Amino acid sequence: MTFAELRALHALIGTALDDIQRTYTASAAPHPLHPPDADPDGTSPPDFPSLSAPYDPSSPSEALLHDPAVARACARIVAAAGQLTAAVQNPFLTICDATMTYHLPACMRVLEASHVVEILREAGPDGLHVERIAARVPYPIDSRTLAHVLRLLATHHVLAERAPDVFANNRLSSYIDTGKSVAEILSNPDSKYADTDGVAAFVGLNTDELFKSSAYLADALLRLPEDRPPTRRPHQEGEGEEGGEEGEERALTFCSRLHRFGAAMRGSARWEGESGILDGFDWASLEPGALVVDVGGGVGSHAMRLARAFPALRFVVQDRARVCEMGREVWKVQFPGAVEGGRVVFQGHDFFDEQPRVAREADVFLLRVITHDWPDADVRRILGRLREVAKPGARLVVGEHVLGEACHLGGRGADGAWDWPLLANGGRASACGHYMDMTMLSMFNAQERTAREMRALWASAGWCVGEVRRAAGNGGFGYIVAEPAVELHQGRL
Ligand SMILES: C[S@@+](CC[C@H](N)C(=O)[O-])C[C@H]1O[C@@H](n2cnc3c(N)ncnc32)[C@H](O)[C@@H]1O
Repeated sequence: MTFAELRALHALIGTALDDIQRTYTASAAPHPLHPPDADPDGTSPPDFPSLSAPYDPSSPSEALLHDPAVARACARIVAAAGQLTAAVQNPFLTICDATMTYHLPACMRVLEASHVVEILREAGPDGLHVERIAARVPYPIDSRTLAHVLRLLATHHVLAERAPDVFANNRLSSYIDTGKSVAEILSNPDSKYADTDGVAAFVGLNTDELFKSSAYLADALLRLPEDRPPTRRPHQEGEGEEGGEEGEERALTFCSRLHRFGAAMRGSARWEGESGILDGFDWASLEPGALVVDVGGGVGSHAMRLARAFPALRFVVQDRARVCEMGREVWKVQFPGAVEGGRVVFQGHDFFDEQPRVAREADVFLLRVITHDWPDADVRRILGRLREVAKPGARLVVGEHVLGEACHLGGRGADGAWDWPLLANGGRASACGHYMDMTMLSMFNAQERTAREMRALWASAGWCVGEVRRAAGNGGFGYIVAEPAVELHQGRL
C-alpha cells in the first residue's frame, strides 16, 4: 500500500469524524422557536459515547448514533481503521491474530456465563478486584486465571482494567448486561435471559453451540492428513502381513509434527522484529570464549543466529535427545563445522533434572519460549535447577511475551506503558501475547506472564530480575534478564 493510500485512509477517518461531530453539534443548535436563554441547558452538544463508562441507551449521545449520517461515518471509520491496521501491522502479528482470535469468544463465554457483567454492575464504577469477582462467580475459578481472561477482554476494549487486577464494566461489557441482580440470576439461572433484550443470550448462544460448530466446520472443510486413512506402502520382502506400516505411519506423523514444530519455532522469531535475539541481551559484553547454555534450545535456530553474530561465543544446546539429534543434522547443513569442531554441543538433558557439570561454566542461561509452557511450580523447578549451578556473574536471559496490564500504573509512559489515550498495554497491538496466554492455559495449564508475575516467580527460584528488554515495534515479546539473587544481595551488603 502506498503512502498516498495510507494517507487517504487516515484522511477518511478525519472527515468521517468531522461528519459525526457536525451532527452532534447541530443537535444542540438553538431552535428558532426556542432561543438559548429560554433553554440554557439545551445548547451544549452531547459528546460521543464514552467507551470507559457503562452503556446508557437513554443518553442523547447513544441516540445520535442512529442518525443515518453518523451511522455511515462510523462504518467508514471502522472500515478505514481495519484496512489501515492490516496495512501497517507486522504481517506475522496479523497472521497470529487471525489464527488465535478463537480465544476471544472463549473469554466472552467466561464473561457471560459467569455473570461477571452483573457482578461488576453491582460493584459500581470503581470496579472490583479479581479475587472478589472470583468469589462471587458461581463456579470454582482460579482468580489469577480469571484475571488473565478479563485482561484479554480489556485488551480488546470489552471491560476496563482500572488498576492491576481491578476490573469494571465499560460501554461494551455493559452492553450484554441482563439488568438483573446476581441474586436473581443465581436463584433461577434458567431464566437469566427471560424478559431481557436478548444480547446476553446471543453471546451465550454464539460462544456455546456455534463456537463448537465452527470447529466442526473447519474439520469438515479440511480433512487434515492425520485424519486420512494411512497410505499403505507396497509390501516388502521379508515383512510379516502386519508389516508394522501403521506404526511407521504414526512415527512419520510424529516426525513430521516434530519438524513442523521446529520450523514453527523458527517462524516465531518474527515476534521479535529483524534483530530478534541479538537485541535481547548485551551479548557483546561477554568475554571471548564465554559459554551460552540454551536450555530447551530446540534445534538451535536462535543459538545459530547468535553464533553467526558473535564468533567468539560457545554454546551448549540442551533439549530432549530426539530433538538434539535433529539439531545436529540441521547444523551439519546450515553451519558446517560448528558442532564437529566442538564450538556448539547438543546435549540431551531434561531441564527438570540436576544440570550437568558443564552448566557450572555458563555465563548465560538462555531460555526462549520455555517458561510459558509450564505452570509456576514447574518454572520454579526449572529456574531453580539453573540457580543451583549458576556461577557468580552468570545471567539468566528469558525470551517470552511480557504481558502488560490494560491500566496505567502511576505515571503515563512508565514501565513500557503506551501513551494515553491508548491502553497501557497497547490494546489490540498486543493481542498476540494475550492469545498465546490462553493457548498456554488451555494446552498446558500454563500461561504468559506480566512483568510483575515474572519478577515474583523468578525471585522464588533465586533469580533477581533486572532489565526487561522489549523487542521494538512488536506485540509484546521481550527478554527478561536476571542475576542470581544471593549474589546481588551480597553485593549490596
Ligand atoms: C517452545 S520450544 C522452544 C525452542 C527454542 N528455545 C526456540 O525458541 O526456538 C520448547 C522446547 O523445549 C523442549 N523441551 C520440552 N520439555 C523439555 C524437557 N523436560 N527438557 C528439555 N527440553 C524440553 C522441547 O523439545 C522444545 O524444543
